[in-house]
Amino acid sequence: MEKDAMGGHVMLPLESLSLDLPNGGIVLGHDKDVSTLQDEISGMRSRQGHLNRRRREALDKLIDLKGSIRVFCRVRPSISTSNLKTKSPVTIEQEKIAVRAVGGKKDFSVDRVFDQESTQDDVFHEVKPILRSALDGHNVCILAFGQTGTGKTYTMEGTNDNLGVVPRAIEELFSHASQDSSSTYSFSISMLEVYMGSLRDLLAPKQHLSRSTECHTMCNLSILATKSGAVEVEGLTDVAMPDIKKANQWYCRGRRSRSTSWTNVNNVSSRSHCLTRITIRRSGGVTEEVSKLWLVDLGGSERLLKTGASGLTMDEGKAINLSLSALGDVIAALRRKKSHVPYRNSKLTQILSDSLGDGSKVLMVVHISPSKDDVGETICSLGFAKRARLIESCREISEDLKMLKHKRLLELDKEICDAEQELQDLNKKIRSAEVSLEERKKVSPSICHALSDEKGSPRSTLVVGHIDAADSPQANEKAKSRVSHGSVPHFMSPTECSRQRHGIASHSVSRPRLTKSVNRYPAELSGSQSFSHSSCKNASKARSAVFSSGLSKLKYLSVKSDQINISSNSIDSTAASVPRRRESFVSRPVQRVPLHQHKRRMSCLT
Ligand SMILES: Nc1ncnc2c1ncn2[C@@H]1O[C@H](COP(=O)(O)OP(=O)(O)OP(=O)(O)O)[C@@H](O)[C@H]1O
Repeated sequence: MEKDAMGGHVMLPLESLSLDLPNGGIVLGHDKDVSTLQDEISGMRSRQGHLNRRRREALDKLIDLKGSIRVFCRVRPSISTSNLKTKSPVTIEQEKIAVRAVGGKKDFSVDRVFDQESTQDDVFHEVKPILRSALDGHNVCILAFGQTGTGKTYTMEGTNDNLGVVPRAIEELFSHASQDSSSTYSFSISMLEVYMGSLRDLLAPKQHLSRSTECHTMCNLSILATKSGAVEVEGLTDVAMPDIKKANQWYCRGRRSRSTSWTNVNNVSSRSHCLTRITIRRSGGVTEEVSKLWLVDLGGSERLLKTGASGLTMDEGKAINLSLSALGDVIAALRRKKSHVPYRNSKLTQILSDSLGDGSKVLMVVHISPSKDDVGETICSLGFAKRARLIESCREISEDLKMLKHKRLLELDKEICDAEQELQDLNKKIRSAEVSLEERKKVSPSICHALSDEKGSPRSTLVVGHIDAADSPQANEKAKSRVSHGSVPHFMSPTECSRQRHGIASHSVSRPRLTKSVNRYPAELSGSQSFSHSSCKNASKARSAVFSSGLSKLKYLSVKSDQINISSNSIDSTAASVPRRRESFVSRPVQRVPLHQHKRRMSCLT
């Protein structure tokens, strides 16, 4: 290697030029000129598209074969020390759960059982494939269902040491987006609470929550549906998640807003359903797909006779049970492929209606307690699960068919793994080739020309400005841009664990959850409104497109400065000009409660 007088350029004999790129893959050889590299990249891109299609088709088949509505059951570990001595009435065999009760043993089947020793990792491992479906453009709904205190919030939110499904899902989305060089993804988040039939925006800017008239509005958001079936909650805050850090900040903020409410209402349980919606926008070339990932922590409730609930507590219990019952009806109708699905019977099912039906993937995790004292509620919860998978459990398939199905599932699984492995390798090669190409383009054409004997003849020397591929601004830019973007139904009652918590809570002077809520809007969480609409190109994406246009009405916040700034000025005019045909659901909420009243009543209880 020698230095010449040409602006400090490094002269390299081309034969010896071989870059050991950190990503492996393409080696910059003397025979690879710009056009060769471009051809190679375009060849690899078309192979990438082919593999992506193959992987998506295999995943769709796999999920269809497993069932687009899947029901898992998770058994919470025994918490009470006295219970450790008594034998649990719940026994588990593979996909079956047996519960010993007074009337005899009852058996239930689910798609997968997580026993008391199961970890958050085990649960997330089973959730992962369905997230891939969301990234592929399907609407996905993951629901945590069960009796109060059985671990719904633990599964969905988790703890700092044991993250739950939602934070892991966020991480997975970003991780996938950074690896997939064939598409560009952008994510946004909304969080809302369904309380007594009213909707509450958990990410609404602070100033909105402090004024009673605004509060009233934020608690009575309307649900809009288009003729094509897309559903939107009008006025619901939708915040851009530019990176994983901001995503987690917004998610934590939503959680804190929720905790405050339900902690004030009741120290023991969440008295509402908490819905987190992640909107995924995926663009590859000229098309854009929009899909929704709903992560729902359903409310648990008490049984009146067991808890002596009255007044507001009883109303809340009724509201939760009624909406859970409506959800059960919807899932059962979908399982039976009925022509009429009763979405309109509750706000919860209205909101989720475009993510529970055709083309969507649903995963319900039913939570149960291992305690003997909760056996009645355990049977109720498993009865709900059974109803959800009614068709499957009624139609027992033969052993031969089971084996065939298992074999096919393994084949599809392998097909997906192979395609993913090849895609990963290909992504690395494409990145390396792109870096090489940029390096080539930087080389001054005149010097190159001077070094060439004549056009087309092999060159013996190449002038390279710098050869550190990892430092290439283009490479960095590319890497950055990849992630740019009557009576209470005896449904459930508190578990022994929650009753213990109640005992502790009622004797406790301090209220840690309430304290947590003070200053719950950190200054760095802020944004200005922005939204751009890209029309979808074909009929199969029409639903996504309508949903996308519906979003233009939303307060779509992006995190940019230290101020939350909402204005309607930046709403894309293209989106505004898209004709929107909407119809409002006419079903009545179980009971409408203005937020100011809701809050006052909550504070009365403190
Ligand atoms: N699998 C588990 N492993 C360890 N601890 C768990 C598990 N499941 C639940 N717990 C613990 O049990 C307690 C109750 O769980 P959690 O609050 O998640 O119940 P829940 O069903 O969400 O209740 P609610 O309906 O009142 O919201 C918590 O202290 C939680 O940490």
